[in-house]
Amino acid sequence: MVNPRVHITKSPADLEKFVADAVHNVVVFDNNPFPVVIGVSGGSIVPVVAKALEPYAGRNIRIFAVDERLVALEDADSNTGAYLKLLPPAFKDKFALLPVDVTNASVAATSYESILRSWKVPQTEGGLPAFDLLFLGMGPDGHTCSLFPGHELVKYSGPAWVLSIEDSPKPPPRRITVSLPVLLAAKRNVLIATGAGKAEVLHKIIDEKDQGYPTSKLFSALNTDWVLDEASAANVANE
Ligand SMILES: O=C(O)[C@H](O)[C@@H](O)[C@H](O)[C@H](O)COP(=O)(O)O
Repeated sequence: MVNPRVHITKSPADLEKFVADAVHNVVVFDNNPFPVVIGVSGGSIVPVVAKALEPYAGRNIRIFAVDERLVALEDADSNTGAYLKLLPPAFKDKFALLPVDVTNASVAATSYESILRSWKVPQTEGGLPAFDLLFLGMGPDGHTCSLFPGHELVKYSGPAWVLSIEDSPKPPPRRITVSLPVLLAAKRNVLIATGAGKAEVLHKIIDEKDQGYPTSKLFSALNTDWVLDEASAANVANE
């Protein structure tokens, strides 16, 4: 049986529509008095996610980079900066902005987390934030956010929402990232993995149920949609 959480898009327009619908559904059908809180990752998903967010400048939304590099906002490596370059100026007030002093990763993680807490994001019984929607990417090694295979951060199960990392194998090395339990606590994750470089890892996770990758747990969880393209789905039987 085809897994209903695996979506093999047929074209870039098809993928854009999936992402746009995900944002639309959470923004338009939300009737809470609180802001809709959306988490975003960096990498190749930035343009498609920015395009999906763009129509909602007038809405009560807040956006949090669930994986951020410890660089200034103007730096080409800043994920938040990459989104802001593509979005209208009104979005600057919607993003959590890293503290100006970005030299200490663990201080940055604590103060970035305090921004999310100040938004009064709903929490699970276990005290983790329940993001309305998270957009995640995935590397060919099965990492997501800055949760890399074999790294101790993948095993973290404590109360902190945002963790610091000084030795990311993907440059730049100094970053902050939400924890895996935070990803599992989100109301919905949309994990976008495109391109032939991700075909093998997707086959392992989806078909072989390989538990060895940071993203494997998201496959077993019911809160994640896997959005592929034909190149990344080339080895996926999805049966
Ligand atoms: O800031 C980052 O580096 C990301 O949050 C990271 O987790 C990214 O999403 C994956 O590495 C996939 O990146 P690509 O889509 O560019 O392959």
